[in-house]
Amino acid sequence: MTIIHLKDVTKRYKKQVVINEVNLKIERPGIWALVGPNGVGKTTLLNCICNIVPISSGTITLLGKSHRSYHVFKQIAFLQDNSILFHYLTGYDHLKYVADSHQVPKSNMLEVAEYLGMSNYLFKRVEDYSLGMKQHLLVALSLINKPKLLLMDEPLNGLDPTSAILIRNILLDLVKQGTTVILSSHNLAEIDRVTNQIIFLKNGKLFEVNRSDYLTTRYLFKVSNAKKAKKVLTEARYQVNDSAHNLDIEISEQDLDQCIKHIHNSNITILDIQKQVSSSEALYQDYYSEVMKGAH
Ligand SMILES: Nc1ncnc2c1ncn2[C@@H]1O[C@H](COP(=O)(O)OP(=O)(O)OP(=O)(O)O)[C@@H](O)[C@H]1O
Repeated sequence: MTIIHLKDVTKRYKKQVVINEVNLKIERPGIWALVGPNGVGKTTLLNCICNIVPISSGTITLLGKSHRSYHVFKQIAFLQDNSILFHYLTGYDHLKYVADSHQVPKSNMLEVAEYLGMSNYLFKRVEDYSLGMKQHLLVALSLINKPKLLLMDEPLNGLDPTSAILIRNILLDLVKQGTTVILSSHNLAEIDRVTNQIIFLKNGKLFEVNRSDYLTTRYLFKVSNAKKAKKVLTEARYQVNDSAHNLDIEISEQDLDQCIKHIHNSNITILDIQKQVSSSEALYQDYYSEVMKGAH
């Protein structure tokens, strides 16, 4: 079953076209990162998918049904920003409300809160929460109904490194259980840790990119004699750049062992090896730099 199907979806605010006749089909569980500069329309797109704001034209199907259907509401969750929280209510009040609306037992709801480390402040009012505590509550709310499709708008906002790792592990576990996650984030390093599947939003259009198609692995070797090592490796048909004691070699992981043997056999000492993988930050620069404008 198609998990998400956007067909010719357009969203206009008065004359401003934010989403322009986009198409997207996601057919297998996984994590997709929605990426783009401030104001490009990420929140708008997520709001449209969840039918929080009406689309201007096109159709959206989630889990085989219209995104307006009640059945869909039961199977998806949307982590929005913390302005949706009620300051005068406690975390518990929020969780109970969502658990009741999904007919989820209280014990499951408390389990989620405990897993997210919320036990100490569950009964405090949200007005006394820090940014990170609010974020934990939003994550807990989005997990209560064990969604098949989870949309998250900036889930890492305000989280300390330990919490970010916790959320990362939760996301990876969810995908193993068959959930599909679409998350918007500006944290490209964190995105690289959870997925290779990126959707860039630019000028109202979506560009799906699988980072693995662009992965180049390079190894930076520090050696006792870079000139000699370069000669040996070039003769063995490796692509090598050298500078002082360093060699910059573009090779796959499988070739690494062979490459090291070549260097050793020439009586050259390897002092250090660093792996460098191309990041989504590099792809981001390609998509949004003025130089590349119109190239995609
Ligand atoms: N309710 C609204 N009415 C009119 N214009 C809006 C409304 N909501 C968003 N916009 C406009 O739509 C555009 C996209 O905004 P949106 O919040 O979706 O961007 P974003 O990519 O999520 O940005 P950010 O990364 O800063 O959160 C902006 O130009 C914004 O001003």
